[in-house]
Parts: sequence; structure tokens; C-alpha cells
Amino acid sequence: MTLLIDNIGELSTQHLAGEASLGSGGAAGVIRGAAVVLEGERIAWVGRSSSAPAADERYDAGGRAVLPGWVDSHSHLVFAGDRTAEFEARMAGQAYAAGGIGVTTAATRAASDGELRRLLAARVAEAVAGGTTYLETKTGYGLDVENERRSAVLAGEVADEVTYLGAHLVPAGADPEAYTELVCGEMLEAVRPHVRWADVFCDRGAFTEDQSRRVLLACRDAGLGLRVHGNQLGRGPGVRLAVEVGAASVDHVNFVDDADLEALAGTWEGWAAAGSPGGAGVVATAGTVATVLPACDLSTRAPLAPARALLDAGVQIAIASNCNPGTSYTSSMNFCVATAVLQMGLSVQEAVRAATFGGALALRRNAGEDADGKRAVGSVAVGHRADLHVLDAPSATHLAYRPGMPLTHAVWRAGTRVR
Ligand SMILES: N=CN[C@@H](CCC(=O)O)C(=O)O
Ligand SMILES: [Zn+2]
Repeated sequence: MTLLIDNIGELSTQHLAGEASLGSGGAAGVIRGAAVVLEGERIAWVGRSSSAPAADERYDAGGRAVLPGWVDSHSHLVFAGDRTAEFEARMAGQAYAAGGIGVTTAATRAASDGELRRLLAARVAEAVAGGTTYLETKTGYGLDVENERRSAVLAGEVADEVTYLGAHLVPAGADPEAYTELVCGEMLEAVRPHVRWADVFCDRGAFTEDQSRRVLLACRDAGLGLRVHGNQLGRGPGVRLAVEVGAASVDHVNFVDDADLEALAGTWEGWAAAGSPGGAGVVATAGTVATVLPACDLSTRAPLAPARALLDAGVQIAIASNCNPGTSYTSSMNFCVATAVLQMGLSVQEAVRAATFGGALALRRNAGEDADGKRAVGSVAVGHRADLHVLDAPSATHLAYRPGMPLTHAVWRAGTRVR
């Protein structure tokens, strides 16, 4: 079955190859008067409406803007309970501290599989309704062998990518060294079959540099890709360590100094962006993505991550929701993108790119073979996964121009209409 989506006012492909031949009409990767043909789960054709091929079915976009679906590369959706009281205390002036994770851990351990499944499904449905079509989520509220394994299994039932975050917090009463050993040993072994990534919260009140390094190296030895929660609560070793171990991304990055910026930028030297001379985002040479989390920064009243300075230094960035009950209880990528434009100094196209292609890059899914299970996401091009987000607006600019408005009009995920 093929579906032609035509009469697209502005198609933001985030794919630079072919841009010149199609006529960008301004911003990179943008086609005006565009059409896309979907064939099953893949994109089969992209171009101008006037030259679109016939298809079995047709959807008239009515002049609306179309983007790749959001790629939310950082969330924590496997949890029970809520932390309203902690949020209220924070709004009254109390600083965020890692210890709140323990409250959610207690509630999560007490929840049945059925209850966690129901909560997870509802959260994923909310994200999809907001235009998210590719989603990473983490363990990290189990913090013992069985609850971390259970979290990974449940996450894998609904998320596209699952990350092991046993090193989220040393549980109350546990010895930090003994717990680190557990995370590197028995817990890793139990979780390993169910995850692709490992992450560490390397920050004050969580894991030290040395403990974080041990966890990351053990997980790398086990064949997992690496991610780091770093430099959220203050200056520290997170960014440096992420670069040292070759992590695919370091997330939060609120407190970075010049040396951190330089280290991150160094990982991108020589990298060929998709469509630029030299190749199509060659995965092997991609560096460490800096993932900024605008909703988290607002909800914790933290200094905003320096997205503008990161981009200007040559670092590839992603924007993600960090949806979790402690620091960022929203999965709205529309909101994150609007905030990145209004508060972080990004252009709309930069923010859209970070929330689509950037997320895909952070998950190493920006390029792929034209085959089931290996399709690229986060950009609109032939052979990529058919993940599309139709806005109820003529341009992506409206995301920031009309913040908070319900602009998600229709969503296709892997070729299936999900909204
Ligand atoms: N910073 C570490 N982890 C989460 C917060 C977890 C929590 O407070 O429950 C984050 O990314 O913000
Ligand atoms: Zn997080």
C-alpha cells in the first residue's frame, strides 16, 4: 500500500542531500510545496507536489508544515508515584537534589507489572500524541537486580531504545562501592539482554567520576553503547568522562566550561554531516552529542544549557524531553523546541533539527540501510522510516511563535497513522 501526502506547505526534511536540486526556498533541508510517498513503513519518494507520482491513497496536508516525527532520545518513563510535594518545595526555593530518585524507586518497586505497564503505555501514548515517533527510555528506578531487569523488559515492550541506568542513585542504606560492583556485575548481566545502551548519573549526590568510569567501562565491555548524565548540578567530570569513553551522548550539560566545549567539539572534527560532501553521517566517526533538556532546566530552575555556545563551537546537539517525575514531568517535544528557540537562542530550524536529526544522531539511528529494523529516523528521505509530524500551522516557526498551542495535527509512525 502506498500513501501520497501532498500539498505540504513546508516540508522540513532535515536531510541535506538533494536540497539544491529541490530548491530549499530558504532554510537548509526545507522544501516548499512538497509531497511525500509512504510505502509500508518506509518513505518511498520525496519531492515537489507538482511532480509527485500516483499512489493507492492520498492525504491532503492542506498547506500545513510537515516535519520528521520527534526523536526523544532521553526519557525515564518506567516509574510509579509522583513527586508533587518535591516540586512544590522547589518552587518555594529548595534546590533539586539527586536524593528524590529514592522516593520514586520505592513507589516503582511497590508497583505490580500490570500497573507499570499501564502507566508506561499511557506515557508513550501521550508522547506519540505530541508528535514523538521514536523514543528512548531508561531503567533507573529499580536499583536492585530484579527491579532493574523488570524495568528493562517493560520498557522494551513500548520504547524503541532502552537504556540501563542502574547507576542512577546509590539506594538508601547501600554501600556505594558495593553497589557500584553490583551495577557492573550481576545487575548488568541480568539487564544486558534487554538493552542497547548504558547510562550513568555522574554528578554530585549520585556517582563519582571513578565509580562512573567503572560502570561505563564494564557496560562497554558488555557491548553496550554509552550515554552519560553529566554536568547537571555543577561543574564536574561528566562531559570529560563521556568524551573519554566515547559516549554517544552526554545529557544535561548545564555547567560546562571552555575545556568541556573544546573536548566535545574535538569529537566532531572531520565528521561528515548527512548530505554534506564526504558522506551520509558516517556512524563510525560521529562524536559525542550534547543533549540539552529545556523542560528540565525550567522545572529545576537551573541555568539553561548553553545550546547556542555548543552549536557555535561545532558540537552536534540534541533536544530531548527527559520526561521523569523528578525534574521534567512532560514529554512535550513541541514545548522543548519552543523553549530552545525562545530561551536558548536557537533558530527554529536549529531546534527542529536538534529534536529530530540530533536525537537520531544521539541514538546512532541517523543513517541506516534501507531494510526493516535498520531504517534511519529523524529525517525525511527515501528508505528512511516513515515517521512524520503534520503541524496545524503553515510553518515550523509557529512552534515558537505560538508556544503552548496544540499544533500537532497528524502523526505517522513507521508508516502507520497514530494520530
Ligand atoms: N538527573 C538524573 N536523573 C533524572 C532525574 C531523576 C529524578 O529526579 O527522578 C534527570 O535526568 O533529571
Ligand atoms: Zn535523565
